[in-house]
Amino acid sequence: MIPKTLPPVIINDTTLRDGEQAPGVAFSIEEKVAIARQLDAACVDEIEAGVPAMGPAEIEAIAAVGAAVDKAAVIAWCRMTRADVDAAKKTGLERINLSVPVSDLQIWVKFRRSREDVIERIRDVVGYARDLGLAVSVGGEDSSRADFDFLRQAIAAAEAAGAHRFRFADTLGVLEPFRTYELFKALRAETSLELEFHGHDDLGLATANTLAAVRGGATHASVCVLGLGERAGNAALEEVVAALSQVGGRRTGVDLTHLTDLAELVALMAKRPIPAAKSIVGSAAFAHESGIHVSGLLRDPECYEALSPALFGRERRIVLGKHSGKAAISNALTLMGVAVDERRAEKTLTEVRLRAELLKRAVADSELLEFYAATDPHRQAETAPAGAE
Ligand SMILES: CC(=O)SCCNC(=O)CCNC(=O)[C@H](O)C(C)(C)COP(=O)(O)OP(=O)(O)OC[C@H]1O[C@@H](n2cnc3c(N)ncnc32)[C@H](O)[C@@H]1OP(=O)(O)O
Ligand SMILES: O=C(O)CCC(=O)C(=O)O
Repeated sequence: MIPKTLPPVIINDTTLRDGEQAPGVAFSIEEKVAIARQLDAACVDEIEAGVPAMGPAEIEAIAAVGAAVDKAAVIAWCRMTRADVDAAKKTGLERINLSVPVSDLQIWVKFRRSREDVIERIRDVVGYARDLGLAVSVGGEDSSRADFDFLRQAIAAAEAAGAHRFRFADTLGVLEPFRTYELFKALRAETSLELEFHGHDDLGLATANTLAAVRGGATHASVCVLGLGERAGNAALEEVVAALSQVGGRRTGVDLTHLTDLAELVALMAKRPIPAAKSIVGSAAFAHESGIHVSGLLRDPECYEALSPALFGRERRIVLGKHSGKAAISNALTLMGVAVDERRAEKTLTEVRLRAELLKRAVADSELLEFYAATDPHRQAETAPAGAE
């Protein structure tokens, strides 16, 4: 049971910004709008739609996203510069994320400046955007490699300048969940700002880190459909919202039954096919082949199914292959209206296994029927060569 006292975690989807930064991925305006509409239909709370500083075409696309969605808040991503704020203003949106590096390494490499300069930029640019009537979240790029005391100062400066949120970015995916939890516990004690976690998946820990950040006090989670994004990508929307509600003890507003359609749309438009085993949305995520599993499942689905496919608008599939057992064969035949003879089913199983191994794929129902028919003693007698017993 999820405690009613805890507020839902707000989901900020950045498929259209960080997701599109994935190498080789580029969405047209129409594609951005189509993805945004599906995110909105899935009740995702916030959509980070793009980077206005990229120029007029991107500004037009962000504005089109803003006009296309009904419920979600649409946000433009900016660097911490007045010029980027001016570009964002042209989108007509009312909300922006102003990003600034906060690790010493990035501050020096990108700006050749000091920490004081970053604080001054935050004061100046956040103040400028607020004066233009924009709601501002401040993104701390490379927060996970920043000096913690400086991070606190940057957050305090953001709050003082009128920001409503600080986004902690694990830009290079170097955190692990225990450290993430500790960091967010400490930050939560420091500030009353909304706290968002943006995690990259370089070590495959982005979803785990997002759950840990929420446990530590993050109010917002930044995610991308299918974990699309720079390099190894970001925390995946479908994983984060499913894990929060199923094992993280927290609600989100996202409708889980929309996740698979959403993933299929983004996969198509990003030209990034969904791996079969991708959690929640992959074609194999609710498919079972092994005989021991299928035999248990057929007695009680809970035996081998902790997540009901129905939660996600999906259906369980039982697949016939090299690891099938008799129960799976009998079940498939029975479902096709065949009165199953046990000895014939056993012979059929041998053929199913051979076919799966030979062709390295699942065996179709039509093939199963053929194999079973071939074990019919009457048919065998008819087809036996003359003189055979
Ligand atoms: C970790 C992240 O995901 S950050 C977001 C990354 N997203 C993108 O880069 C979006 C796509 N980017 C672009 O289209 C281009 O890089 C633009 C339009 C933003 C800028 O293009 P250009 O003017 O040609 O600059 P270029 O890309 O070569 O370099 C980036 C500039 O931004 C500066 N910069 C980088 N981060 C920030 C920041 N947070 N705040 C202010 N300035 C920044 C760099 O120092 C560099 O400035 P310089 O040209 O004065 O040295
Ligand atoms: O500062 C931000 O808004 C986050 C930028 C980003 O995508 C990252 O740091 O990985």
